[in-house]
Amino acid sequence: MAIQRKKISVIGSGFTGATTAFLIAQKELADVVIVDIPQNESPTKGKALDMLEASPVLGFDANIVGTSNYEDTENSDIVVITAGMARKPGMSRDDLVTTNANIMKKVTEEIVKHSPQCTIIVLTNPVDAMTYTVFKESGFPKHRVIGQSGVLDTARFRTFVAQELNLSVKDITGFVLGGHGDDMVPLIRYSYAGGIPLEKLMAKDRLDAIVERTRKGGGEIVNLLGNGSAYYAPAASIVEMVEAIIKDQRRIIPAIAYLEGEYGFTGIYLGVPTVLGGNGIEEIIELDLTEDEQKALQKSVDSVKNVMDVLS
Ligand SMILES: NC(=O)C1=CN([C@@H]2O[C@H](COP(=O)(O)OP(=O)(O)OC[C@H]3O[C@@H](n4cnc5c(N)ncnc54)[C@H](O)[C@@H]3O)[C@@H](O)[C@H]2O)C=CC1
Ligand SMILES: O=C([O-])CC(=O)C(=O)O
Repeated sequence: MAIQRKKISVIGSGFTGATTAFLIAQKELADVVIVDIPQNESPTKGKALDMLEASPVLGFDANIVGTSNYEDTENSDIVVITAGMARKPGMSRDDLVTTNANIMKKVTEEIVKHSPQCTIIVLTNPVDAMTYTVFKESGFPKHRVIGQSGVLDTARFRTFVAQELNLSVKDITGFVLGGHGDDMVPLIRYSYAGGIPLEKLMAKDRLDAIVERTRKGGGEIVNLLGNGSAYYAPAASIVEMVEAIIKDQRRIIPAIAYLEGEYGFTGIYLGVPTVLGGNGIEEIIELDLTEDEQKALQKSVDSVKNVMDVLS
């Protein structure tokens, strides 16, 4: 009899999709099905087989298949959506909205048909609006449609702080609220090194510079790569969310969640602190914000709404 493991499908076998699939398998979180369009089926199968052939060397047990047939995704526990266009230098994430919204509609229809009980995690940009699109198309309850931005944005912030203070990244915690764009709101007041508020360890101008670099972190990589966007840190970020759900960890993780009054906003998907567990988003944690923080969040919400307006 075949071994019964959890099943995770990753839609899109490009840079982020392939890296995510490999990390999920390496961590033995589940068997993985990677799906791309029929024109890309052969390279998708090739990537999956190549990953599988790494399993004896790295010592992981997980099956990995590549396909363009959604029947292979039947009854997935989690489906990660990475399908769609990535930006190139000179583009903003929002320039991808129309193309990627159409792709979201197509893939969501297939996901719902084949895995009606799954939890969906969206990576595709502009991710706040794409998560909303998937939510609407799927008809799933809000706790089972989640977007990824906060783990990545926080990871960038933590990396830059650790470099600046010459400390381990493990001891740095950060906190980013809002949309995944240049108006995101890194919350210094809730950021620490080994439990010590960062404001006690760093000059304000250095912290401000790190906040600015974090906001533009995606663009920094886009400009360096020249022909696509980040994928190692984005994939690692998705996998942290996947792990929290598949292992029912109830971790506090920043994620893009559907708001119904939290932080004063309704009917919008936005990055907020959440509790991620077996049921997907189990709670949204609301924090008191200062007037300046609330203003910055409002600006970020306005940017997300502008993108959503293109779709309505
Ligand atoms: N939310 C976030 O933090 C991040 C979001 N992203 C976004 O993730 C998306 C993917 O990025 P990459 O993997 O680097 O792009 P990529 O171009 O390497 O891969 C995208 C893949 O999607 C496939 N695809 C297109 N239409 C499809 C469909 N209908 N069904 C299945 N597959 C389809 C393409 O054939 C391609 O293989 C982009 O929109 C990018 O902006 C990337 C990094 C971070
Ligand atoms: O910048 C991009 O286009 C990809 C992305 O969202 C990121 O790396 O934060």
